[in-house]
Amino acid sequence: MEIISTPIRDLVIVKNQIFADSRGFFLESYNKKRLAESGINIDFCQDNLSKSSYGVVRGLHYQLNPHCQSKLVSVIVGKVYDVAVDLRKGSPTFGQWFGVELSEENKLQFLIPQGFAHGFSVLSETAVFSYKCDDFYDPTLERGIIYNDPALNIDWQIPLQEAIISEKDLKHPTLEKAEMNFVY
Ligand SMILES: Cc1cn([C@H]2C[C@H](O)[C@@H](COP(=O)(O)OP(=O)(O)O[C@H]3O[C@H](C)C(=O)[C@H](O)[C@H]3O)O2)c(=O)[nH]c1=O
Repeated sequence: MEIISTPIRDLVIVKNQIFADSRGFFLESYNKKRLAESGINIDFCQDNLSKSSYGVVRGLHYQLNPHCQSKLVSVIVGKVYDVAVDLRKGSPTFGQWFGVELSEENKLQFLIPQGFAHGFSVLSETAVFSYKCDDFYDPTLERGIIYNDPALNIDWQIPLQEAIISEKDLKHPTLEKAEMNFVY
């Protein structure tokens, strides 16, 4: 397993060892010990799975403390552009975002620490998205930032006029107005 750093501290890409043979492939999609050997100690407690069509944008979402979530995200089918935004007060990269293409082909994973907003756009006909969280869903603490916040200027890699977005996601505030309680 290789941990690939990004321009945002603690936000990393995980490249797992792939065992390919005439049957297909095998990889360990999560290994607590291997992550710990790279200094990543996270106790995941909930797995989520979602399927989306081309042009869907889900996000930008996060949960407030005391139940904020780290996420280890993977794409099982298709291709997405996955984005994380640093919301940690005092972070030198506060308000900065980083995106990475995750796909069935590249089998990369994205490890998003607590204190980040998360979202993705679907680049393939459909995408099956699977991710681990280190705290349980708490709708009372769920918050969001509008996907097209001009202050973030995220390039979702799709024509936004065709984006498919939930009514809930269309109502999120901008970063400037969002409620957050994360400290770097
Ligand atoms: C997240 C979640 C949702 N739900 C229920 C609540 C709704 O009735 C339904 C759909 O939820 P939502 O529209 O928030 O699903 P997504 O838009 O995929 O939200 C997720 O997408 C972005 C990319 C994330 O990073 C978050 O983990 C998560 O917010 O599932 C649950 O029962 N448990 C859960 O953990």
